[in-house]
Amino acid sequence: MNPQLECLYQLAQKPERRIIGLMSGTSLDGLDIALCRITGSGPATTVVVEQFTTIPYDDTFKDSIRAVFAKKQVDFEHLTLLNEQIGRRHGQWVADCLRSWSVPAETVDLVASHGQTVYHAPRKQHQRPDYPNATLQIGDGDHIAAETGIITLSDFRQRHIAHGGEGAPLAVYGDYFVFSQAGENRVLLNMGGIANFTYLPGSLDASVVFTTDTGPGNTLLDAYARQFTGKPYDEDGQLAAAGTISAPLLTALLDHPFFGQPFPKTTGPEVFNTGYVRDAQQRSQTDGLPAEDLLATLTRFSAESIAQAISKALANVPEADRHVRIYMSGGGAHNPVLTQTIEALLPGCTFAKTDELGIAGDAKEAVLFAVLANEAVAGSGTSFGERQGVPSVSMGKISFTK
Ligand SMILES: Nc1ncnc2c1ncn2[C@@H]1O[C@H](COP(=O)(O)OP(=O)(O)OP(=O)(O)O)[C@@H](O)[C@H]1O
Ligand SMILES: CC(=O)N[C@H]1[C@@H]2OC[C@@H](O2)[C@@H](O)[C@@H]1O[C@H](C)C(=O)O
Repeated sequence: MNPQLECLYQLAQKPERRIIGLMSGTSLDGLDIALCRITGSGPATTVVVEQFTTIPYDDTFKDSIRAVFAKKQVDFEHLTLLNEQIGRRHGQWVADCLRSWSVPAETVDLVASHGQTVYHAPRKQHQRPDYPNATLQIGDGDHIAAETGIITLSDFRQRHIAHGGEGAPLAVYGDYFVFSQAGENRVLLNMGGIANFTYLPGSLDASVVFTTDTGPGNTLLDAYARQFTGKPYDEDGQLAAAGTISAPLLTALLDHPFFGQPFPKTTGPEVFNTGYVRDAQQRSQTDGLPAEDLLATLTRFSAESIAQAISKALANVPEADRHVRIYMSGGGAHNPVLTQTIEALLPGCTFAKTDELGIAGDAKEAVLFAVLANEAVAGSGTSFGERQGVPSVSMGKISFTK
């Protein structure tokens, strides 16, 4: 038998595993690395984050990814090279981190790598009847396993699609296993480049658990902050706070079929990008708004689409379960203009950050991929019923170290 199969068999039976989760999201800000100690599996999963860091991407690397990111036409050679380069760099950064944390690679059971999404195309978006839902993440896991000497799971989204999902959001699985709490209805709201949420009933009934993307989180804010100030984002929402919301532009921005589609649904910067904003400006005759007003309007757009999606989703759950506490995470949770607007738009809900639940909001997605890998090797298959968007499958492909 391949000794690495034996190794997987052994680690699947351990009461506790040490797993590194890696996340590089749609914001292209860097690689999140979370070293986790995970006990149990399924609803009995507990996680302790031993170390967390973000390795920022330098401008050259960002531009190199942007050349293929969410673009219909790309240089295919560049895409092919990037698949290997991202895998290798991510692997090297993990190895560097382990050295700086004085954690020997042999003490880590698995790496769980999300990779870099370069294109996301659910059927509702591409509208080509002969093609299924589709998504593409690059940064091959074989390089990570080779660079780190640790068995690596990667490419998590394809099995979700193969079983009828759109390949996202995947956070729902880990959210349910790690953050469910009997007696408290919870919404776990993550605001990265794109925003999404998970509804967790206080009844703990897995067949009621629900997830969807809501639309843009920070992606448009970042694009215009970069254009106007040269900085990567609108720090603490300062530009937005100084501006006035343009009502006609806001109406035009909210006028997209995505917002009327039934749940669950997913999207990405393929739809919500600067071209989308320019088009909305033309339709609403609001070209040439000052930077502050544009940022104020775009921040309100993100907040309003998030709040509307949560309200609509809650309208579908039994009345007794509609009172929720919303736990915010992702970079958008650091933007007070965004968070305060969402709070004002959802007066029936209470609010907190996931940090209150023991996992820092910036680390959450990386941690949740570690939980998915834990489930793939040690889970016994929790059933989420027939609920759309949450197929009852394990996820992740295995890369051996040699
Ligand atoms: N102090 C801050 N003020 C305003 N925005 C901030 C602040 N800190 C972080 N952000 C925002 O958070 C973003 C990074 O968020 P995050 O790392 O959660 O995104 P991501 O994981 O790439 O996205 P996704 O979840 O869509 O894949 C930054 O690009 C920025 O927009
Ligand atoms: C295809 C893809 O990479 N989607 C991301 C993106 O970023 C946020 C949102 O859109 C979410 O659906 C997903 O990531 C998180 C980690 C998820 O799958 O839960």
